[in-house]
Amino acid sequence: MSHTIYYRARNSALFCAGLNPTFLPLSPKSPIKYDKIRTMINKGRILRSLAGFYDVQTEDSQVYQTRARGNFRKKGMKPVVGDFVDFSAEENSEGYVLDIYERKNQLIRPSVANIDQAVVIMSTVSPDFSLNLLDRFLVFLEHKQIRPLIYISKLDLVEAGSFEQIKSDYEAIGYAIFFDEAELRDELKGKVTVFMGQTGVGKTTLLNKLAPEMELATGETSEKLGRGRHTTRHVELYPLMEGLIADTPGFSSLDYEVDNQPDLNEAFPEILRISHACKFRECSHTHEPDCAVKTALEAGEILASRYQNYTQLLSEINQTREHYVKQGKKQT
Ligand SMILES: Nc1nc2c(ncn2[C@@H]2O[C@H](COP(=O)(O)OP(=O)(O)OP(=O)(O)O)[C@@H](O)[C@H]2O)c(=O)[nH]1
Ligand SMILES: [Zn+2]
Repeated sequence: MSHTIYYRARNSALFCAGLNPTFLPLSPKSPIKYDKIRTMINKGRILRSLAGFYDVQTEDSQVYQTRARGNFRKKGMKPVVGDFVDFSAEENSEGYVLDIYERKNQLIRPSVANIDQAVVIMSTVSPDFSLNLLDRFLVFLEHKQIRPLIYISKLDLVEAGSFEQIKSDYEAIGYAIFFDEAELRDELKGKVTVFMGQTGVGKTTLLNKLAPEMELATGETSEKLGRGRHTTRHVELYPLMEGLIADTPGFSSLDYEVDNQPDLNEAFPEILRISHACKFRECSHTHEPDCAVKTALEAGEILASRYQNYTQLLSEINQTREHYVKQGKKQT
């Protein structure tokens, strides 16, 4: 590790410790005594994970290559891309991740932590557009406190204007929905964004439009080249529009633990807003009397498809719960 980097690391570490680094000799004219200060603890964010190495970026944009100390594995913890970590920067050697800060949220595929927002890509056709799948993605993200941004791909394959109604319906709920990657690009500023959608919707195509320099192979090109897709098992947060985007699109399927999810109301913003007017505080909006949500549904203030998907998910959650309860009884 070069001295310049070492100095910066030290500087940043002192910032983290709440000390003013200007009080210390940092110019090359007054070198640091390495035997006295051999290891500095630094704070940064993991941008890349590859073959047991983690590239950590500090606040002053320096990138350090680190490894995780063995004790992480013993604790069943593994640093992931997006993690904020304390790490050691040592003279003439790689650093070590020492501690992982509490995660705001985490996704398994791609393995990324502390995500601000996700672009849900839905194609008009091939695969066919599905409001049910869209709502499932939205519920998944709401529960993880990740802001959803909806992007509709393959609009060139349908009649102009076919998706305007869906756009205005979802905007009325409060979701941002995009037909155009230029508009979407503006939303990436200063945020950590992941891309998700079924296989073939055009995730890679969109990523390539947003960041051509990443040169990701789309279905078409990788078939032409005769090699499998996503062969590299690495995840990287890629700087774009003063933000970071995950270069590995994910989520062909949504397998998540419904049982651990909080109230389904929370995942349907328009239902949540109205539910405060229901007679019963615990109203499920299915069979209870004086349900404000059902009244709103009848008045056309809540989309029929949204209500239908809500009740479908609710019964799936209840079935899963019953299943677990029965299993639990059998075991005891
Ligand atoms: N006509 C049209 N085709 C598109 C569009 N976007 C993507 N495609 C095509 O759809 C196919 C799948 O696109 P990809 O970008 O590989 O899709 P993906 O979501 O990354 O797919 P997976 O890697 O399987 O998850 C390719 O043949 C693309 O050329 C679009 O806006 N219009
Ligand atoms: Zn109700």
